[in-house]
Amino acid sequence: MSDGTGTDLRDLGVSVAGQSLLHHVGFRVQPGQRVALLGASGSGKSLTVLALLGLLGPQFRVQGTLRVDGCELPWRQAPGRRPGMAAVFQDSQAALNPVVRLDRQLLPAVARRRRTGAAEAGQVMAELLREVGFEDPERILRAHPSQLSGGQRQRVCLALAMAASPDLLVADEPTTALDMISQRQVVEALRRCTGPGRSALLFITHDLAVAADLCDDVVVLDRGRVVEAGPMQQVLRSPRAAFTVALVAAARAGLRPAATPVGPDARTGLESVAAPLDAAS
Ligand SMILES: Nc1ncnc2c1ncn2[C@@H]1O[C@H](COP(=O)(O)OP(=O)(O)OP(=O)(O)O)[C@@H](O)[C@H]1O
Repeated sequence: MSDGTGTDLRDLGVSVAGQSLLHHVGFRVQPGQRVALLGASGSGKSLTVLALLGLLGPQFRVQGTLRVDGCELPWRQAPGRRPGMAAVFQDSQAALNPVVRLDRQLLPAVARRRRTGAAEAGQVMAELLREVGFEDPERILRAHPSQLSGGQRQRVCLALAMAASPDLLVADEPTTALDMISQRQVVEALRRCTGPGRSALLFITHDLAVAADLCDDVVVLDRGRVVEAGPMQQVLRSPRAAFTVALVAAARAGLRPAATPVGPDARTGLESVAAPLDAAS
């Protein structure tokens, strides 16, 4: 599809103090598409995300263009002001005030985003919390963030991000700090909140197995450059760049032994995470 809709990043170059960190990075996220941005530590994932969200500091020199639905956006914008974009980050602890009840910190934000009164904001948030997998949203809303697990906090952050009804959800390593079961729940929540007819997803990770489980397309970064991009199954089946070849081999090697049953929950998670890699064999 080339109708100009969605998020279109072209030729992104980022440098600081004369040192080039990103080189001609470009990709497109269509409405409702789930795209993984994959790369090792230091490959440039965070800089790319900050540029997309308009949050790079003034010390960075930025080149290239970013268009959303055909409209060019500036490289810097106040936090949370990117039209049509919302984000969740790895550190859900930092995103929430640990000592303030969730209803007291979330509902005013939801009321602002949805331009509604308090009662309606409560209903909207309860519905969103159900969508990200909480069966008892009222109890969650009465809790303090410090009473929740990291995975639960991450799903609360996701529900809050979805309150903005974003066209594009940017999820920056949201599962990295989580155990396997919590990771699985966050991935399922992301799957429910995004996809055709819903928000598009840019899922940033260094974990190919998780990316393969969730995303239809992948963009691989290595040392500040896009080294591979395309449909996930095609890239898994026949990776071209040396870096991607190594990544696919490592993911397969890492997952097969771990898929040995060690308990009902762990087995379920591992099998389904391994499945997209196996399917592409
Ligand atoms: N403020 C800065 N000054 C100088 N170099 C920087 C700065 N911020 C990032 N870099 C460099 O840019 C490169 C890309 O960093 P970036 O944080 O985007 O990587 P990443 O892929 O997100 O890594 P990780 O997975 O570890 O978060 C790295 O080599 C990093 O050292």
